Amino acid sequence: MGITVNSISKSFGHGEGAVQVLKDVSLTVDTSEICCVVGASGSGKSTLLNCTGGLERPDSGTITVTDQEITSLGHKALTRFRRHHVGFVFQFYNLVPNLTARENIEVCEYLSRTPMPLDELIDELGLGEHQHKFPSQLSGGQQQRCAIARALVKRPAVLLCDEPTGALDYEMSREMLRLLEQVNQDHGTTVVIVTHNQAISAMAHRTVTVRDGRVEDVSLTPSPVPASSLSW
Ligand SMILES: Nc1ncnc2c1ncn2[C@@H]1O[C@H](COP(=O)(O)OP(=O)(O)OP(=O)(O)O)[C@@H](O)[C@H]1O
Repeated sequence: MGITVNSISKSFGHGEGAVQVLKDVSLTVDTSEICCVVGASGSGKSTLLNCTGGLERPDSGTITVTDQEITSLGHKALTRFRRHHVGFVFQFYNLVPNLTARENIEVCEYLSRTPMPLDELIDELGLGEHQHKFPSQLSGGQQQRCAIARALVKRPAVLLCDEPTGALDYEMSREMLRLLEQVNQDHGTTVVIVTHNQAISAMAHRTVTVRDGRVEDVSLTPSPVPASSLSW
C-alpha cells in the first residue's frame, strides 16, 4: 500500500527544446502518512505529484499506488484507477461555477462506486450552511473545503494536494492544514502535500525535498507537530 516511485524521469518538449524536469526520482510514502514535498519554484514538485496521481506519465521508471503499478496501465484503466482511488486538491479549487457546493460534490459522488454519505461529509467539513451556495458566494477557505469534500467523497486511498494553501490567507491556511490532518487521522488517508512553505513540513511524517528535478533529501518525523501548532 502507500506510494512507491521508482526511478522515474520526465521531460517536456522535444529535441533541442526538451527540458528534463524529473531525473531518476525515487521515493516511498507509507500508508496513512502525511508527506510534504518541498522545494524551490520550478524544481519539479507538481510534475512529481501529477505523475504520482496518473495525470502525467513519466518517460521511464515505475509508480505504484496502493498496490497498483499505474505506469503499466492503459489510458482507460488509468482513468478508472484515478477516479476511484486518488483524490486531488489544487491551489485553484476547480469548482464548477454554475453548480452549488453540494452539487459540485454530488458530481464526484455519482462517479464513485462506494461514496461517503454526502450529508456526513458536508457536516464534517463544516459546509452545512453553505451547501446551497454557488462557488462565487463562498470564501476561499469554504471553496477549498468544498474541493476537499469533492476529493474525499470517493474515499480515496491517497489525497494529493498541490499548494492547497497557496490561495489562502494565514488563518485559512492553518484551518486547511488542520482539516488535512483530520482527514489523515480519521480516515487513514495517505496525504501528500506539495508546498513551497517549508514550515508545513513540521506536521508531516515524511518530508521530501526536491531540487532541480532530483530528490535531495528525505527526512522522517516520528512525532509530527499538530497542524494547530504550526506557525510561520
Ligand atoms: N506541461 C509542461 N510543458 C513544458 N514544461 C513544463 C510543463 N509542466 C512543467 N514544466 C516545466 O517543468 C519545470 C518544473 O515544473 P513544476 O511545476 O513541476 O515545478 P514546481 O516545483 O511545482 O514549481 P512551482 O512551485 O513554481 O509550482 C518548470 O521549469 C516548468 O516550466
